[in-house]
Amino acid sequence: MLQFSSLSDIRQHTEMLRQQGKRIGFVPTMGALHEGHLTLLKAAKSQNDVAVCSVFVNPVQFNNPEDYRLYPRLLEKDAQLLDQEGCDILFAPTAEEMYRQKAKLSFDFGDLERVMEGAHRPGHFNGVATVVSKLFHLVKPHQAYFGQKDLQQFAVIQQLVLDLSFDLELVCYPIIRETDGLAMSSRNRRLNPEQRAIAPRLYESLQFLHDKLQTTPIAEAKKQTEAFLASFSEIRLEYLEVVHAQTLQPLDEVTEDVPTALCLAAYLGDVRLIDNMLL
Ligand SMILES: Nc1ncnc2c1ncn2[C@@H]1O[C@H](COP(=O)(O)OP(=O)(O)OP(=O)(O)O)[C@@H](O)[C@H]1O
Ligand SMILES: CC(C)(CO)[C@@H](O)C(=O)[O-]
Ligand code: BAL
Repeated sequence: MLQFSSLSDIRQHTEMLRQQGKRIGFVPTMGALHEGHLTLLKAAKSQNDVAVCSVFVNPVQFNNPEDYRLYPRLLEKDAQLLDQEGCDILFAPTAEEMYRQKAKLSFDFGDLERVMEGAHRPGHFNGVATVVSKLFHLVKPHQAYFGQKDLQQFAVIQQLVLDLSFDLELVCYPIIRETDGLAMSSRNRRLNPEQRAIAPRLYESLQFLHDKLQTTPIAEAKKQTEAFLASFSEIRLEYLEVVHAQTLQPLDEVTEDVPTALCLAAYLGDVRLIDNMLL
């Protein structure tokens, strides 16, 4: 596996690959890799000539400095895993290298970012759009792979690709879960044993909400699910929403013809986790 940290090196190398007619599959990550990331990598590898993975904990998408400071950083182990999985190129720049020029451009995704993650993490999607745009320019992928776990992020990136005419295909893969249902996430590493034991209740609450919605209006079903979560003192719910799966706007009712997603964010101690379920 080749490893680059300099922007000019990755840019030159992917330029050469393009000239050779190679198809590039790209998986952007923030590292501390798990099976969710590796599933994306396997797909990128099997559907393209060359698989590129980036590992970069992007400072400008963190609204909470402590979350940035404590984000798991395991670059050596990540590189080993990627090599084992047949990744061709790892791009792992430093923050200084990536933001030698402080990014000044700002994005506004309208209603898409005024709900859920956008509403609770001011500046988050601006930071995501900034780094994803830079990465797309540097890596020049034909296909870029993302996870459904960050459902709103995927919608934002779809908008970004449309608005800026990036010539690539976006691919979204389903959520990979631990055997007890907890959505795999790098931040799970920060949970203490008690928090880790309670964490699967988040997915259970989505299943609970899903069941309630079969017979109960949204507001009441949400209330009952919030009460279910409130019975676990370790969990502090930030939001629980029933939304349109593409626009991410809250729905008044669940109907068969409207793609629907159940989304939540919650804290266990100071670790903030998100999860969702498509109906
Ligand atoms: N459990 C999962 N299943 C499928 N894809 C995932 C999963 N977890 C993360 N991804 C995807 O991997 C890509 C990189 O995500 P990222 O590096 O932020 O990992 P993460 O595990 O989501 O970390 P965290 O949520 O703690 O930031 C994103 O497209 C994300 O949606
Ligand atoms: C897309 C991404 C790599 C941008 O930093 C990040 O938001 C993530 O890992 O989902
Ligand atoms: N996986 C989403 C990146 C973030 O939480 O900042």
